[in-house]
Amino acid sequence: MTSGIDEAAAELQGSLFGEVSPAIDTPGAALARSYPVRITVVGAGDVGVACAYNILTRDICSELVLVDVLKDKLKGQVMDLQHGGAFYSTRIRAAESYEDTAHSAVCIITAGVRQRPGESRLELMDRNAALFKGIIPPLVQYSPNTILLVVSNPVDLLTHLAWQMSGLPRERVIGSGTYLDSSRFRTLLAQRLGIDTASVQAMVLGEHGDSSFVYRSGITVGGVPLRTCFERMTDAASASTAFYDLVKGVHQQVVAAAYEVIKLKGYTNWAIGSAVGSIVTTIVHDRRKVLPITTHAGSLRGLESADVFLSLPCVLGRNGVVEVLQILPFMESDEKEDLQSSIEALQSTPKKAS
Ligand SMILES: NC(=O)C1=CN([C@@H]2O[C@H](COP(=O)(O)OP(=O)(O)OC[C@H]3O[C@@H](n4cnc5c(N)ncnc54)[C@H](O)[C@@H]3O)[C@@H](O)[C@H]2O)C=CC1
Ligand SMILES: CC(=O)C(=O)O
Repeated sequence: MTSGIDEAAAELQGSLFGEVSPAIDTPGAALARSYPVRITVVGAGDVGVACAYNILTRDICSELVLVDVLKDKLKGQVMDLQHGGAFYSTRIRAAESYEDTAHSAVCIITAGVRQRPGESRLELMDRNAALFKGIIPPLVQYSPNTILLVVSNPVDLLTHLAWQMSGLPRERVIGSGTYLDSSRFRTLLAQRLGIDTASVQAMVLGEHGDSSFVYRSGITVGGVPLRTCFERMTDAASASTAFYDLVKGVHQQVVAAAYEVIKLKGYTNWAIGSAVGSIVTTIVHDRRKVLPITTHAGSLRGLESADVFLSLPCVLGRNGVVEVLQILPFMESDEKEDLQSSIEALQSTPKKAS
């Protein structure tokens, strides 16, 4: 009886995640774990401090190091965070040089320019790619076993660039990707249904940007597939239209969300800070949660030759991306077309640092 269950679980694991490889662990990664957990945030602007603050409140590391080229601003941000020392146990430091970031378990990159009202994320590429040349090599020099978590925009293209510059294995270079968009989608749908966001499961995938798309087949409300729900309510043709209209309408709000907030307050920071806190906790605690984050598309069976980074459902743990959920066989043909459009949007933007 038990072996039947074991066999079924093993078969399912193989089907969902491909050939299950043992967790990749190098002697260097094991050594890094013998140090107290240090996390580095590069860029102490609005996004950097929102990430730092969220991490502090989670009590997941012994030391948080902030890096910025503007020394007075860095000092001010660090002092302000330190003054809350009675309320968290993490030591907070301003780095004087990259040497101070050595042996970081995770390095989060939030440095760079942000969108002006109406500007797209992809338009930031040249300016932020140039900055990465001075950030990625020294970070990896002092933390050769780190996980690089890119947040600066355009996050998918910059994650690709960070991977190329770092020389790290691809499972150790990730981006926050559409984890934020997925939270926005779940929140907006839950609001419409008058229920708690935790009861809505859904993933936005692809580019963190205008070509993102919803994995429609995977939306569930309280465990009930949303599409099936519509099918039970009415005839097949009306159900399909109503389902698409609802998902499309909410997704349009998601795509517009950052533009709207930037128009209102100049930047977005609190929601991405929460997403980054959740990603870092998943890594540090080796939680192996399935999260929609930026990874190399080549990990997906059927997309092996696609040299592009974009958001896919990843199993995330202490060594980075442990597996990618093999989602293609579960996608409808229009969802596969959406994925292809997102790949093309990213591939048509030059990604080399100037
Ligand atoms: N992936 C996502 O979901 C999101 C990404 N972002 C992106 O995050 C980035 C940062 O946004 P904000 O914090 O609002 O901007 P900000 O202007 O408040 O902060 C950027 C910081 O980076 C610093 N910096 C610039 N060059 C640096 C270098 N070479 N080394 C170290 N620090 C450096 C600046 O001095 C500044 O303090 C932008 O690219 C923005 O588009 C913002 C929100 C969400
Ligand atoms: C700015 C940005 O990427 C966001 O808030 O989604």
